[in-house]
Amino acid sequence: MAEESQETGRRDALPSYGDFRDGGAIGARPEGPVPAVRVRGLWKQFGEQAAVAGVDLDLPAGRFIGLVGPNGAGKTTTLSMVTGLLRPDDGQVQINGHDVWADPVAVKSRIGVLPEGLRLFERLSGRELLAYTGRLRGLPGAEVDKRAAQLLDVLDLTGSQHKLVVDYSTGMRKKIGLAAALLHNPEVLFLDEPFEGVDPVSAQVIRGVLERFTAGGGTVVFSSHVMELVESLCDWVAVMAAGRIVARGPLAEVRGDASTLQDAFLSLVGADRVGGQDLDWLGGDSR
Ligand SMILES: Nc1ncnc2c1ncn2[C@@H]1O[C@H](COP(=O)(O)OP(=O)(O)OP(=O)(O)O)[C@@H](O)[C@H]1O
Repeated sequence: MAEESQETGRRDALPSYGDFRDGGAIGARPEGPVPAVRVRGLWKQFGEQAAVAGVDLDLPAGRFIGLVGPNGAGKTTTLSMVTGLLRPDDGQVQINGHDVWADPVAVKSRIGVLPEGLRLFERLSGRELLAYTGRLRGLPGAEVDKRAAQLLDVLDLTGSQHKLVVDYSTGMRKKIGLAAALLHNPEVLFLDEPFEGVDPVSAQVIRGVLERFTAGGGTVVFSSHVMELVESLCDWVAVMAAGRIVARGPLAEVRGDASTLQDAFLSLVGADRVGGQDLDWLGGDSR
């Protein structure tokens, strides 16, 4: 994917991966451009289990970033803490230089979030939900109307805009959730499994909207299990396993010599063995 500097708008102007490499305490004077997301020592314990076990991560601005990992790796817990929805046991997070916990208003005005298990105001229509979200964000009514109409149109929801959200399908819920997350034109958009339950046509529509967003200098951070999708959409990836980041960087760098991101991923998370050896009773003559 082409690289474009947020500041200059010039393609090719982004610094290389080396300039973003993690390092230094969060309060240390940053070298080079401020990352869109800077995470240091992030930790979350549930009982005996460390769901997130000391994550350090810098996510470069203006990129389409995939956060991937097997089930239970800690992706949702990490995204919840990064977006201020879950308080970490330890560690710090900054969004474009603003501390998520010390400066929540500055952070929340700069981010859009489509969380897992999206909870929406079910008894509002899609249109009302956007109007409400826009006013909560402090946007003028006329601007909310304009943006809502455009988003509903692009996301193919105009015909369903007066339907109650409770009657929306899974894919329609994702799309109205995305519209609500985009309405205030955030700098960084966090999406937890945005394509889950979304048909190929709607997925293509969502994809177009996200590409438009990054082309305008926005940063997208999304989690997914679908490697083909991550490979085709993202130019930067972070791989999580057992609460830790096991690889990060531009897609080609993380893929390395593997032929696909899927192969690289399986090898990175130690899942490249053929499973099922112990299920010799399954199928065959043992019925
Ligand atoms: N509220 C909670 N209470 C107890 N354990 C939790 C809680 N939330 C998450 N966990 C545990 O933390 C670990 C990480 O969960 P998380 O949902 O962050 O993983 P994930 O990478 O998003 O997984 P998936 O891909 O399956 O959605 C899991 O073992 C999960 O059981």
